[in-house]
Amino acid sequence: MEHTFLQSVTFKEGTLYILDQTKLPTITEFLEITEIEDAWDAIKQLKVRGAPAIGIAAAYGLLLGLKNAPEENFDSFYGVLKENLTYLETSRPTAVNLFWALKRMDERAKLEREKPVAEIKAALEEEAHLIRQEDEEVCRSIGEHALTLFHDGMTVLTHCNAGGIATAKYGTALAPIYLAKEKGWDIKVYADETRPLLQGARLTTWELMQAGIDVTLITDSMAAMVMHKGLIQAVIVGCDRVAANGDVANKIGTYGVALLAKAHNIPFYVAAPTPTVDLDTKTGHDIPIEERGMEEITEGLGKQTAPEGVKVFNPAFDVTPHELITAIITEKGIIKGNYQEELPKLFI
Ligand SMILES: CSC[C@H]1O[C@H](OP(=O)(O)O)[C@H](O)[C@@H]1O
Repeated sequence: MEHTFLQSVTFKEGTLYILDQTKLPTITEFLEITEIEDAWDAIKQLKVRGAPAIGIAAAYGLLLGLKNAPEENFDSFYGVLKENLTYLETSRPTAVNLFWALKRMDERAKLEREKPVAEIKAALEEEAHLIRQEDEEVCRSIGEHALTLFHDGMTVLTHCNAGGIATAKYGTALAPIYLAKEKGWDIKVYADETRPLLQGARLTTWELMQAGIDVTLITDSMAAMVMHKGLIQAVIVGCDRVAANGDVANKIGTYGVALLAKAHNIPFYVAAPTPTVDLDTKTGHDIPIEERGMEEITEGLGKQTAPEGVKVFNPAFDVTPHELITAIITEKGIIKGNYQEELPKLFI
């Protein structure tokens, strides 16, 4: 039986509803957002997070910025649209889905430019809903392809949260776990806590427990030991941007997990929706890595955990070189190496 997923981002009658992921796992609360500034803040503060969910939220957030846009002619309307696009693009720099979704909204507006502005606004709402619906289908397809690499009774390790609440539904890295349960398989999960914001401890464990899936929480520093003990048969993670050569940006700590997997001869899989593949970014060196505030590290556990004035480096992502990636699992199939040549075929 299919699990009933909580939808982290929805839009209805001019209101953007966002599951506030900063309150999980103890409080399940939805924000009712009617202003683009609040949509921007929700993305910036990771109230909505996860590359696909960020793209969906940005598309809906754009609608909020357009509700009072002038309707006399296309050019004046489009000027306001571009201002709002640029504003939303400043919320977070790494997940390419944000830019992909906003570009798609921009292109839809231009496609409809001959219509009355009121109809263009309706078309843009339709496009945002399409982005969300398509993501749901993409994630399920990623799960189906990933299942061909998994088997009943295995244990996988994941880092951060690439689950249902990071997407429209199912997740990317967690999609095969949910589909495995639908098939009656027993796949166990080890979830890295994922410091500093604890997406693994707070979100992945919460999601999987809600679905009745066997999940074990470990600290990031325990990943090596559980692999060494032979407890892990595969690693699967999500991603925020895949460069043209197959280098992958994902939550900070992913690179270390990939190195550990290599050292223990454990396959390392990246679940990647096509919109997360960015052929315009040539290698991982070209991916902008978001740096966030020091308080996420020095106060993130609810108390001061470092001396006042300590220097802090807080990159929210790192880059895993393509050489460490066993396969990139997309909704269109599984790519096992040769990424420079194979990734462009996703767009044919
Ligand atoms: C399904 S994409 C999830 C991806 O996004 C996360 O980053 P953040 O929590 O900062 O939005 C993380 O990198 C996950 O792998």
